[in-house]
Amino acid sequence: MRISFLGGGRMAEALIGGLLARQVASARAVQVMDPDAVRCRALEARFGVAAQTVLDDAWFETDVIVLAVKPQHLREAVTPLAGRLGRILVLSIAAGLPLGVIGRWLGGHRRLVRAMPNTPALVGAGVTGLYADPSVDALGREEAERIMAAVGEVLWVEEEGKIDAITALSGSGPAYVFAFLEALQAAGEALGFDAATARRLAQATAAGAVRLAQESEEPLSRLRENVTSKGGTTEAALARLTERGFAETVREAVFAAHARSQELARQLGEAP
Ligand SMILES: NC(=O)C1=CN([C@@H]2O[C@H](COP(=O)(O)OP(=O)(O)OC[C@H]3O[C@@H](n4cnc5c(N)ncnc54)[C@H](OP(=O)(O)O)[C@@H]3O)[C@@H](O)[C@H]2O)C=CC1
Ligand SMILES: O=C(O)[C@@H]1CCC=N1
Repeated sequence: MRISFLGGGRMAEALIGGLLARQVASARAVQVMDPDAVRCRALEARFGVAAQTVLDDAWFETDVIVLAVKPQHLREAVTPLAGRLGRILVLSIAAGLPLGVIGRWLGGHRRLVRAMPNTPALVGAGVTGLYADPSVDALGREEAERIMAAVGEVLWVEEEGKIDAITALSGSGPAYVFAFLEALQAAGEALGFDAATARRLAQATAAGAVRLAQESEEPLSRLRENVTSKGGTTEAALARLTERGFAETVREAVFAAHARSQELARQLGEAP
């Protein structure tokens, strides 16, 4: 599969790394366009792919174009693509931008898939939600899935609005987990550990708890109860979290991300 990336930032780098490691594409079959020449040289040196600061005809000799620029830059970035796409599959990872809007910017192109990955893709442990325009055929869906599966799990949804929900849950989700880990580390430091030890304890705890949850068929509530001895330490901690509205705060945070994803296109002056 030949794959061209529009934008060579963090997510493009994660995807290229996964595609090459899993041999979904060879370095010769991957091209990047990014206006930053330093970035281009860095991608060439790291992966052996071709990276350039301009769009030339060779860049369009591809099966898939991945849109990997910030939503705020996407319109300007994709306008030069309009009318040059033919049967190319366009895979957008931009947050909050519906396919209807991107298709309009691309001059009515319909061979479009929207994906929402997350940064654990950098270590091959991402999870990506995918939605295809109904006109995309099985081959197009398979190409999109092979690209995203190179950096982790994939989940198809049949309703585009669900991509905003995935953005709020797993797209932004790593930041919630890091915020929790930061807080746990800070608490560890307040209890007298140095930063490195507190971080190590916090991370090992999170990694172990997630692995236990993945390998268990018990509901999460049961796993929590298994830690919580009656009259013990965990009960004291959880009582404080409940008193401070932990679950409600997480829910409100996820809903705020969801609302933001839904309003991004409107803010750019685009109705879905
Ligand atoms: N970060 C995350 O956790 C996630 C991000 N996403 C989505 O992925 C997309 C990329 O995000 P991320 O990789 O984090 O962003 P980055 O800013 O790291 O990468 C975007 C790259 O695109 C370049 N760029 C800007 N304008 C153009 C243009 N006209 N043509 C080509 N390239 C251009 C930027 O250059 P310069 O820096 O010089 O502007 C930059 O190198 C976003 O749409 C985001 O919503 C999706 C899921 C998770
Ligand atoms: O914060 C953002 O808008 C992007 C999308 C999901 C994660 N980062």
